[in-house]
Amino acid sequence: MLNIHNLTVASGSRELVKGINLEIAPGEWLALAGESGSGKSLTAASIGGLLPKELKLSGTISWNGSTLTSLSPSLRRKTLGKEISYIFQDYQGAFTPFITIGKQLDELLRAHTDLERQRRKNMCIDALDNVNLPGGRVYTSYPFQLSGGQLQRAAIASALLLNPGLLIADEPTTALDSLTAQKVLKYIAKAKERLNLSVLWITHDLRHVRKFADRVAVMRKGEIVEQGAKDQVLNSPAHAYTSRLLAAIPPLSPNGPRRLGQLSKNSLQREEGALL
Ligand SMILES: Nc1ncnc2c1ncn2[C@@H]1O[C@H](COP(=O)(O)OP(=O)(O)OP(=O)(O)O)[C@@H](O)[C@H]1O
Repeated sequence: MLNIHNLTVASGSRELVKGINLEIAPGEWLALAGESGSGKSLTAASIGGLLPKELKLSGTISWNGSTLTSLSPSLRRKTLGKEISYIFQDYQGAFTPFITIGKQLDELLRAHTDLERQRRKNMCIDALDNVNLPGGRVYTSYPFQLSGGQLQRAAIASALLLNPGLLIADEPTTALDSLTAQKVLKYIAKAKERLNLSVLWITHDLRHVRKFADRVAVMRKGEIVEQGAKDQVLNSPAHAYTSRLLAAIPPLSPNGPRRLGQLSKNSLQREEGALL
């Protein structure tokens, strides 16, 4: 269970994130939406202690009862590596260019487990297979030999290798085409079911939220203006800003602008289905 209580992130006297509260239950997928600059990435970075040094954090963040914000840097790294993992929009940056994917995944297992070599190799190949990559071949491939979508899937395999409890996905599909983006989200959804994973999904694109998220929180200018079950937020937004965000969604079909809140679930599924 992730608990964020009264989180504030400040640059000098300027508050960039303003006393927000969020919870994510085991097996729950929370979409954190909002326009560019609203504070989503700083919130995500705060959880893992990844904020730039010049920014000051206050409030508490706890994971399964242990307060991350009061852990020593070494304990926090240990918790992070095993229990909380990240994937980012910049999947190219997830891997070092001239080291094989297999070696890079293996290094993670070597750092965090005592498993012997062959067992580690089998686990890496299984993890790649689980995101529908040809595990044996990708294990020996260099990052530059994979397409963008394949690399992002390999990044998901890497993020899930140690069976984390929380996956923080910071705009993981922004750099991908719509079809590949859907596939990547489907692999995260599959992992969520398999591992009872909590997912924090940072997105400024509400198009796929109905299909994948359980709950939605909407951020604006450092504050959470609305949060709730996805149907409630998408169908009956309580805040004018959420309505504006929904109205700005680009259409999934070529029939002109549509409001997600006005679409029936079936018609939305038909439109999404056309993309699969
Ligand atoms: N190191 C920093 N120093 C000062 N201000 C910063 C720093 N990092 C981010 N900010 C500011 O904090 C605000 C929130 O940034 P953040 O990256 O969290 O937004 P976001 O909602 O994730 O946006 P995007 O969708 O574009 O990634 C922005 O106004 C940004 O310019």
